[in-house]
This record gives sequence, structure tokens and C-alpha cells, in this order.
Amino acid sequence: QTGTCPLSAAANNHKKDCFSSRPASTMAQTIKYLGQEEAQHIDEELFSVYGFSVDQLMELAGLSCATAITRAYPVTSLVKARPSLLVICGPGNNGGDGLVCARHLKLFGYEPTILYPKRPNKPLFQGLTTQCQKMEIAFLTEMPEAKVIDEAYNLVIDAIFGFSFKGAVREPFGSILDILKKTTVPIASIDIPSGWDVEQGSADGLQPDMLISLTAPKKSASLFRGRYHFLGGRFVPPGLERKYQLNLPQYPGTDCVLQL
Ligand SMILES: NC(=O)C1=CN([C@@H]2O[C@H](COP(=O)(O)OP(=O)(O)OC[C@H]3O[C@@H](n4cnc5c(N)ncnc54)[C@H](OP(=O)(O)O)[C@@H]3O)[C@@H](O)[C@H]2O)[C@@H](O)CC1
Ligand SMILES: [K+]
Repeated sequence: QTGTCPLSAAANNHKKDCFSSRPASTMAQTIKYLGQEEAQHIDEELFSVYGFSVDQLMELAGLSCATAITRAYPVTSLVKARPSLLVICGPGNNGGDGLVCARHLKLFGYEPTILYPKRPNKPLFQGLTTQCQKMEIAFLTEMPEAKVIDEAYNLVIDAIFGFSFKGAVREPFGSILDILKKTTVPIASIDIPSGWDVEQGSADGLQPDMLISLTAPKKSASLFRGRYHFLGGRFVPPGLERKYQLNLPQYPGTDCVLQL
């Protein structure tokens, strides 16, 4: 289930440079790209062994995503008059990351709008939804047409599916992904480009401009061809990193994200 990043020699050399402050024994090692089951085991262990709660890690994950998006697409670089963003949230924890990310992006000066078509009946997600509403973030009642999205928004944030996605896409997300494939505005995907097989990717799927891998990249991230690949979720305890041989690069200073 495990593997290392099958990147080009040039990219790997660059990664070695990034490790140059580390001991020689770890210098040649590259960050591990996780299989689906391994990602789920790590997630489970963070809660059961290391004592974290879901909302704690979701807050850090969502903050990482908002920070990375702000690095790649600063408000001053946006092409439209208003700093408008569309955040599409799915039914699981990836969708929760999207809600947290939207709240922080609002605090960072953007104007996010959220589409959240399938809302779990759980206090965590109800609370995150209320927080966004109280932050005066608008919620759409239906997915706009591709042309409308291209006209209205600078960027789409894809928080539909993460590492638990499996099988053929079920509605309403099939139609939503079909529309997203027709848009031309950049897409920033949280953890996995939605609709991609977590390990194999998808030849005719979304082609996001940005990918924010949380904890560690998943195997399909080796097929990402967009401009910006960031790592976020700076919360991995050393014992967990050692057990799964994650070989995480050092985050600079106090940063919660790192460009890969
Ligand atoms: N440890 C970490 O790194 C942390 C990870 N975090 C985040 O959690 C994410 C993983 O979250 P997750 O496990 O809740 O699953 P996720 O991928 O959101 O999807 C599950 C939902 O999708 C649905 N669904 C599945 N397949 C489908 C299909 N074919 N078609 C349609 N629907 C389908 C499925 O539906 P159901 O089973 O209910 O039918 C379920 O409701 C991870 O990627 C990261 O973003 C952070 O928050 C915290 C720290
Ligand atoms: K996603």
C-alpha cells in the first residue's frame, strides 16, 4: 500500500535540496505518497492513539488550505473586480475542511460563496455551517452553470471528496463534477481532486490548477499536473511519522504549509 513519489529526477533533486538541513541518513529520502487504506489508518490513529478530535484537525487542515490558497492566489492577483471564490463542499470530512477553509478565506479578505448540497446531520457540520453563515458567507441553493461560474468567480475550491472516495460518483455530485469539468476558472482541490481514484487518479477527471495535500500526499498526487502543489496539516506527531515512514519535509519556521 505504500510508495515513494515517482517524480522526475529534476524534481527529486530539488526535494533533496529542500532536505539539506537534515541528517545525511534522511537526505536521499523523498516524501511518501500514501495509499487509500494507509491514509485512513493514519487518520484513525490520530484520533484513537494520539488523542486528537476531528474538529481540532479539521480546523488545522482548513486553515492550511486557506493559507496555501492565499499564497498561490493573493487577493491582489485576482482578475475579477471582486475577490469572489466558490467553495463546493461534499458530505464527509473533506467538505468540513472546505467549510473551515471558507471561513478563514473570508477573514483573509476574500468573498467566498459556498455550495453545500448534502449536509450530514451531525453537530460538527451544523456548527461549521452556522459559523460560515454568521461570517456572512452566502450559500447557494444549486450548482450554477459553467458559464456563470467562469463569469462570477476567480477560483473554485473543490472540497467534495477526500481520501474515502470510492467507486462511481453518485448524484448530486456527478452533475456537479460534470459542470466543473466545463469551467475554465482555476480549481484548487483539497487533498484529492474530486472524482479521482485516490491511488490511480482519473484520465478524464478534473484537472485542478492547485492541490493541497493534507498530512502527506496520496498516490494519485503523482499524476497532478497543475501549477501549485502544497502540503498542509502540520500536526503529525513524530511517532506517527516514524511508524509510517512519511519522510515529511521540514515546514519553514512557523508556517502551516509548504510548497512541494
Ligand atoms: N488525517 C487527516 O489527514 C485529516 C483528514 N481530513 C480530511 O478528511 C478527508 C477524509 O474524510 P472522510 O473520511 O470523511 O471522507 P471524504 O473523502 O470526505 O468522503 C466521504 C463522503 O463521500 C461520500 N462518497 C464516497 N464515495 C462516493 C461516491 N462514489 N459518490 C458519492 N459520494 C461518495 C461518502 O458517502 P456515503 O458513504 O455517506 O454514501 C461520504 O459521505 C480527508 O481527505 C481530508 O480532507 C481533515 O479533516 C482532518 C485530518
Ligand atoms: K477534494
